[in-house]
Amino acid sequence: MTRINTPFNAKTTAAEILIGVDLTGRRIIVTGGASGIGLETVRALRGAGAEVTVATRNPTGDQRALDLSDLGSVRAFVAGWTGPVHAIVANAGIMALPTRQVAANGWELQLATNFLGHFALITGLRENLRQAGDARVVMVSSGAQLRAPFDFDDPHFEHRPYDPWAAYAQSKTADVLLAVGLARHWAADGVTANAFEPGYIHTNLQRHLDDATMRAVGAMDEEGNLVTPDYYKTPEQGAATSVLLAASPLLDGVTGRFFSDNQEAEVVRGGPDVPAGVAAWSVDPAAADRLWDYALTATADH
Ligand SMILES: NC(=O)c1ccc[n+]([C@@H]2O[C@H](COP(=O)([O-])OP(=O)(O)OC[C@H]3O[C@@H](n4cnc5c(N)ncnc54)[C@H](O)[C@@H]3O)[C@@H](O)[C@H]2O)c1
Repeated sequence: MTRINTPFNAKTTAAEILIGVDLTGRRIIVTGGASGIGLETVRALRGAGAEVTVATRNPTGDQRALDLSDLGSVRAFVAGWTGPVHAIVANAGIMALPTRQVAANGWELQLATNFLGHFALITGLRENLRQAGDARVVMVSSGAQLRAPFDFDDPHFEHRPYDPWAAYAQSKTADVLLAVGLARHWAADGVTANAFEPGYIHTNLQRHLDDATMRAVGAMDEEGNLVTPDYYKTPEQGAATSVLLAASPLLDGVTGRFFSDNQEAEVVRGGPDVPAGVAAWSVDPAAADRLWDYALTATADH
């Protein structure tokens, strides 16, 4: 398979990705589109003419209600949707909750929000995606997918000690595996699916991190001041790959791939010491199929 290259780099903004691209008539859903990277994704897509639905927990104005950790809320969103969907950007997420929290149905909250809720949303809208003819799914993953494979034996931390980063990491691995699974299962519907990691961006996502962790990720100095190292991105830059995968003609027909800094990433072995790339466990077709079956059963049962 040839690696996809684009003319863009790590600091390209979402608006720059779409220069010369006309998205008039394209209906796009962005989850968690009211803040951070999602907000800039929405702005850029609307700037290019797309009809964008912002799906968020606490809607205001023309936003739509969607709590991804609540399957009832996901089903209500799906039931309220009519007509085609040209792209879903699965952007909403929570990170590194300090203690184990669970959704109303008992699911570990990061897995529920970052992965299982998105799985239910995307599979619920299958017919609407099919209607579009050339729909795209974008899974917003993270460099954290390098830190842990999906734990099929104990996805909800019921039998092992809870670890905030292991929980976040496996949910972000699951997001990549979902893109691989969609590429494998829905190609005949014309649906393509890809995943990416946005890099480091100061957003609300870091609100659960203590000072030691903020220092470890390079976001705080010894005096406790927020800092922005050169490798950090602005939210406009962080949203660039989201927009590239959701709407750029450069990605026509591309599916089942993982991107970083607006280029296709290299497949590497996973591990906490591995700085970049996509972990082999995140794009493993057998794991993708196993996760697909797991998620179908899990979301059907609740
Ligand atoms: N900021 C970074 O450095 C970084 C790095 C890697 C990956 N990411 C990923 O980027 C995505 C966007 O995060 P961000 O950095 O813009 O942070 P953010 O906190 O600004 O955005 C996350 C959004 O998700 C929404 N959300 C959370 N729980 C939800 C639920 N149950 N239902 C519906 N919406 C819910 C939040 O309300 C918020 O709007 C996340 O998936 C995150 O994991 C971010």
